[in-house]
Amino acid sequence: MTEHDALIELRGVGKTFTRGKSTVTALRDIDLDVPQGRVSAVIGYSGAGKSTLVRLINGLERPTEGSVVVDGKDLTSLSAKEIREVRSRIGMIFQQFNLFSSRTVFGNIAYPLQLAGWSKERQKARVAELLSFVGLTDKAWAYPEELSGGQKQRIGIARALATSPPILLADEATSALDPDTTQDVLRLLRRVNEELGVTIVVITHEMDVVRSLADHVAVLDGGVLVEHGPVRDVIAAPSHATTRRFLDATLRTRPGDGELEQLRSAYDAEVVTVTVDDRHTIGGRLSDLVRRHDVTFELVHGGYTAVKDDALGTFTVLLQGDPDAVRRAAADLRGTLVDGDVA
Ligand SMILES: Nc1ncnc2c1ncn2[C@@H]1O[C@H](COP(=O)(O)OP(=O)(O)OP(=O)(O)O)[C@@H](O)[C@H]1O
Repeated sequence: MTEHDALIELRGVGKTFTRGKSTVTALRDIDLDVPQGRVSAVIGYSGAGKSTLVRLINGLERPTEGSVVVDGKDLTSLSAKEIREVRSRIGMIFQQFNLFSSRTVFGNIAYPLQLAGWSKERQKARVAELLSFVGLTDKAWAYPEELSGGQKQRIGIARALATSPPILLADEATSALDPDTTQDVLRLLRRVNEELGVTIVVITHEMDVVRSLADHVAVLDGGVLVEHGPVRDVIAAPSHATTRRFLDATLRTRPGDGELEQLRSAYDAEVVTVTVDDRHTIGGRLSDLVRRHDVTFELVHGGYTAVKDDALGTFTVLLQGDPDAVRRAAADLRGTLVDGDVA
C-alpha cells in the first residue's frame, strides 16, 4: 500500500496517562494504516487500549509519542480549531447510540446540519435522503425511546453520515445488540462502505463483526498491536496467541490446544490442520495425497467459515502410515493447500 492510500496513519504512537506518581501506558509504538475506501477493524479485549485509540484518531486526546495523520493532516501539529475541522470529517457511532432523547428522529439527524448552518429546506431534503438510505422513513417523527436498539443505531448511522464525512468510526457499535440485529446493522455498514465509499474503522471485541464486515484487522493486546493484515490472512494463519483466542472463541473450526493433545495421544498419527479457500475442495486434495504418498487419513475436525464474501475452510486431519511417507504427505499438504499450516 502506498502512503496515499491511507486515510488515517498512525506512526510510532504511544499514549501514557500520568496521575500523580502513577502512570499507565495505554498504547505503545502503534503503526497503523487505515486504507481509503475499505473497512478496517481494531479488535481487542477490555483494557487493550481501543477507546484510547479512538480518542487519538478523533483528536480528543493527543499521543504522548508519535503522530496521528487523518486525511493528510497531522493532528499533533494542529490548533484546537483545526482539530475540530478534521473531526467534522469523521462520523462517529457508539455502543449506546448517544441519541438526544428530547429530539425526534428528524431532529437527531438534522442536528449536525443545523450546526453546519444548513437552511431548513436543505436539512429536510438531506434527512429524507438519509432516512430512506437506512430504511426508516416512517420513523421521522418518533422519539428514540419508541425505537428498538437496531433502529436507534440506524438513526445513529444516519446522523453520523449527515454531513457526508469520508470516515466513519464505529466504537463497539453492535455490542449492545442481539445477533440478528447485529447482522442487520453490519449489512447497513457494508452498504455505507460500498455504496457511499465511506472509509470505516470498526472498534470491537467481537471476531464475528470483523469476519462479516472488515477487509483488514489489527489486533490490540495490552496496548500493543500484536498482529495486523487482511482479515482472510489473519483468520487463515493467526500468528499471535491473542488472535487465536479470539478465533477459537467464535469459529470452532480449529481444534483447541487441549483437543490437539488428545488427538495426538489417542492416535499414532500426524495431526495436520490446513486452511483452504473456497476455490479448493479438501476432499479432492486429500484423495490425491493419499494416492501419491501411500498414507491413510481421517478427517477429525473443521468446517467452512464465511469471511465477508469469501469462505475459508479449516480442516484437521490425521495422517497414518510409514513415518517418512507421513512426513512427506504432511509437507505436501502444507505446500499445496492455501495457507496450509501444520499444527
Ligand atoms: N484517562 C485515563 N487515565 C488513566 N488511565 C487510563 C485513561 N484512559 C484509559 N486508561 C487506561 O488505559 C488502558 C486502556 O484503556 P482503554 O479504555 O483504552 O481500553 P479498551 O480496550 O477500550 O477497554 P474497554 O473495552 O474495557 O473499554 C487501561 O489500563 C485504562 O485503565
